[in-house]
Amino acid sequence: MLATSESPYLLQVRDLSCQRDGRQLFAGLSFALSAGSAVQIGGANGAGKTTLLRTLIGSAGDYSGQILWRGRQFPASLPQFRESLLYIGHRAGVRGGLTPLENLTWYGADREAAMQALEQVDLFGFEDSLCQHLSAGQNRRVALARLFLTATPPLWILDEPLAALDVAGVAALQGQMAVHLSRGGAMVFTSHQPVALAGLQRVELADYAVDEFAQSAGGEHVFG
Ligand SMILES: Nc1ncnc2c1ncn2[C@@H]1O[C@H](COP(=O)(O)OP(=O)(O)OP(=O)(O)O)[C@@H](O)[C@H]1O
Repeated sequence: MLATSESPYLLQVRDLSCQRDGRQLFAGLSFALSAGSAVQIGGANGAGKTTLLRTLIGSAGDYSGQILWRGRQFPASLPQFRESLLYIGHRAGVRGGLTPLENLTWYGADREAAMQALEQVDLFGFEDSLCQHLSAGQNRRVALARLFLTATPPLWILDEPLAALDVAGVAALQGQMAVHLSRGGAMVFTSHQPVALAGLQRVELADYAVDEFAQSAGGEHVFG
């Protein structure tokens, strides 16, 4: 069981509003993640999906509302939260001057586990090529190979993990997401495409969009 006895939830978001450069992106967002569950964040380009994920990992501070890890509010719980987090951002976070194998071992994987993970993402034979000589989709696979290592942290936060993957890559990743949830893991991810996973909640940021006209009019609902 991953959650503490104090809280049935790993991650809770309560009445969250996020701003960027003084502009409110969304407001009133709430959801809760227990062990074995996932949230898919949807929304148009620029709606604030990446900003939301960066807020959840404690890298963007311009928000109001509450974020709780195992029942304890940020920022007090951030150190424990980060120990439990695997975050893969929009940019792959792959070092081009290293090989896929070196990238994975840099994250602490041993050689055998790294080779197995690279095989899972269909990069067998490319393990010793420099990542700067691989395609965008192959680099995405190098980043995602971390999800196929034997032991991963309980919370995955993934920004557009399915982007740039081909059909087989999407199927393999969805399979691994299901394995993670079945092991009691939890996950927040963004995606523009439908994902079939048991226990998946969907959050559409358009449902929490802020009326910009009302904002510029000082927050009043002028049309009543
Ligand atoms: N580098 C930046 N500097 C300043 N403002 C930014 C920057 N990147 C994004 N923004 C602002 O923040 C808003 C939210 O951007 P964010 O990247 O969170 O959206 P998104 O929903 O993830 O978009 P996409 O689907 O295009 O990746 C944008 O509408 C933009 O106004």
